[in-house]
Amino acid sequence: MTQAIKTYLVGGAVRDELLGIASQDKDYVVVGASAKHMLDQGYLAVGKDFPVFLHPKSKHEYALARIERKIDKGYTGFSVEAGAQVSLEDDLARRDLTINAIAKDENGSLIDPFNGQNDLNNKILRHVTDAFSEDPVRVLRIARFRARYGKNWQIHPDTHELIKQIKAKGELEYLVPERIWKETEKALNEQQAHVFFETLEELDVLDVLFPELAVMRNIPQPPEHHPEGDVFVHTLLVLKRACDLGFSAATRFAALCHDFGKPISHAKQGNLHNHEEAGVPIVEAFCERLRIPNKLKDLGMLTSKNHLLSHRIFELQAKTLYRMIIEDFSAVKQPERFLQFLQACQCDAQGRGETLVNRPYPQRDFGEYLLAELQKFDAKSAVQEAIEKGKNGPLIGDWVRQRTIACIKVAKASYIRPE
Ligand SMILES: Nc1ccn([C@@H]2O[C@H](COP(=O)(O)OP(=O)(O)OP(=O)(O)O)[C@@H](O)[C@H]2O)c(=O)n1
Repeated sequence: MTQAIKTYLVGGAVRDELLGIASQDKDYVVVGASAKHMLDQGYLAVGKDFPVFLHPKSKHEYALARIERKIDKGYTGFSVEAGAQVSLEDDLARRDLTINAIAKDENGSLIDPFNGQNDLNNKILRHVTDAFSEDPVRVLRIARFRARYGKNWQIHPDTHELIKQIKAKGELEYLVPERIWKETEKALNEQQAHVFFETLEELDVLDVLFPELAVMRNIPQPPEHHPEGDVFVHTLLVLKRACDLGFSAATRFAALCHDFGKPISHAKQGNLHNHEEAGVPIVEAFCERLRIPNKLKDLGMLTSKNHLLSHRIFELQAKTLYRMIIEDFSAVKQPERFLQFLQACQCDAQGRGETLVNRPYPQRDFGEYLLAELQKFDAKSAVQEAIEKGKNGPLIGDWVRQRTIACIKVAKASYIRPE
């Protein structure tokens, strides 16, 4: 059946408009048109797997209405049918959630065959049809939408059931690392990033997607330091604190991985001693598995290794401070990373339940002060001095190191701790 060519705004833009939220992306679906028609109109073809075009001026995305059928496992196992015969309803039916399957025509009328507006009003995340299962990344999208909109959004029981089946069929294992990370990165930028992981836990998929977090469940911690409960509860409170304080996604990431070593230390020794060191290779393997950028990997590993040192920063000797701030963090060259670490450590101290959430963390101020003093330290003059004293080779480096440690000593002695 041929249909008149019509264009509709769809997906996130319609959803966000109904929620009264500004949305950057505008996605359109075109029915009744062929790819040739789009090209003749001057649109630029961009879709590799799907017939998607860019508007020549606005650069918004225009996709031909399409039906997708799963023919094999994994992301590429699709057959796509697109073209003039595919209806708007067909296209909306293959989308993930009812709230994302509302279209708006050129006159502003809404086309909502799956009652997405009802679900929006009632804060329900519900799959549109069983086609939901065809793209398991949608499980992560659900968790991400909850991290954005809030935990008071409910996942419909039928959708929960469908996700159980997706897991049972092993489909989650076919998710490519890049797609898991892309959703996770977006989630870390949401207002309540911790809700992303809480939701995955509620959906019972954390063990497949984030085993490093799933194993934290029921790992006990000394109640005098951790009244909040097990390592999992603590980790998500730390992440929550980072969100509540408006810290960046990088700091949130550091908060997320700071205690990755606790489960393994507990399994090996029955206590959590040295979990900081034990966590380093686990954070590394986690980042490599999900192809997480090196910048975050390094921050995560350094945070795992050093977070207890930050808590004890006032007791540390200048030598140890040197090792942490200069050798480990290269903080003079990369100050941002050290500052993110200090923020994550503050969240670690405060992410321990209601009673401790507002306790002061003067360690962060002190760490920032030390960094500022080290930034004033003139390393070039120290090198010059070493040369004048007739030192050469590694002895020059030793001299500069000693001078830097001396600078830390002076900074320590002159620091006045705010009341
Ligand atoms: N795995 C996916 C990804 C996207 N979509 C559909 O494509 C639309 C646009 O996708 P995208 O721009 O990735 O997400 P948004 O829903 O716009 O969400 P966000 O605000 O996070 O960009 C979605 O609304 C949804 O209808 C889908 O069904 N399944």
